[in-house]
Amino acid sequence: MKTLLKSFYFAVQGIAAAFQSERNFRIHVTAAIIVIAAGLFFNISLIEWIVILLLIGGMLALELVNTAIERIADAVSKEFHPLLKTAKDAAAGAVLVYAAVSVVIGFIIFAPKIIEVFS
Ligand SMILES: Nc1ncnc2c1ncn2[C@@H]1O[C@H](COP(=O)(O)OP(=O)(O)OP(=O)(O)O)[C@@H](O)[C@H]1O
Repeated sequence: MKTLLKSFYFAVQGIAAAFQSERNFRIHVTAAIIVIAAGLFFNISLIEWIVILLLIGGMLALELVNTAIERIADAVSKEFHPLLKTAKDAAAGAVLVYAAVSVVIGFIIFAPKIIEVFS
């Protein structure tokens, strides 16, 4: 039980450290808060909430993994290495793919509701 609590504590420490050091992580948290506020404002359906929460959780989790890969790469070497470049670029690419898909899905969910409000 003590080990489980410790693991949880270290995981929370990891999230807090990423929040403090990673500008992109803070941007994603801010975007998540805005999307949740929009969801409440437009009274989105249960299935839409599930999709939105999966996207938000996935995005934040992926950003944390990206941070982990960046830190490991920096620990391996600060010198230029083509494999470190590939690793960092691939991790950044994963975040970009997920962010782009999230924006498209967000548009599909919210665009009709925004149009309805302004028409
Ligand atoms: N040691 C290295 N060897 C080769 N290329 C590197 C190395 N470190 C960084 N790069 C290249 O520079 C890019 C930016 O690296 P950096 O570590 O600044 O990541 P970042 O995404 O800007 O990090 P952060 O989100 O913390 O600002 C990487 O995507 C990679 O292409």
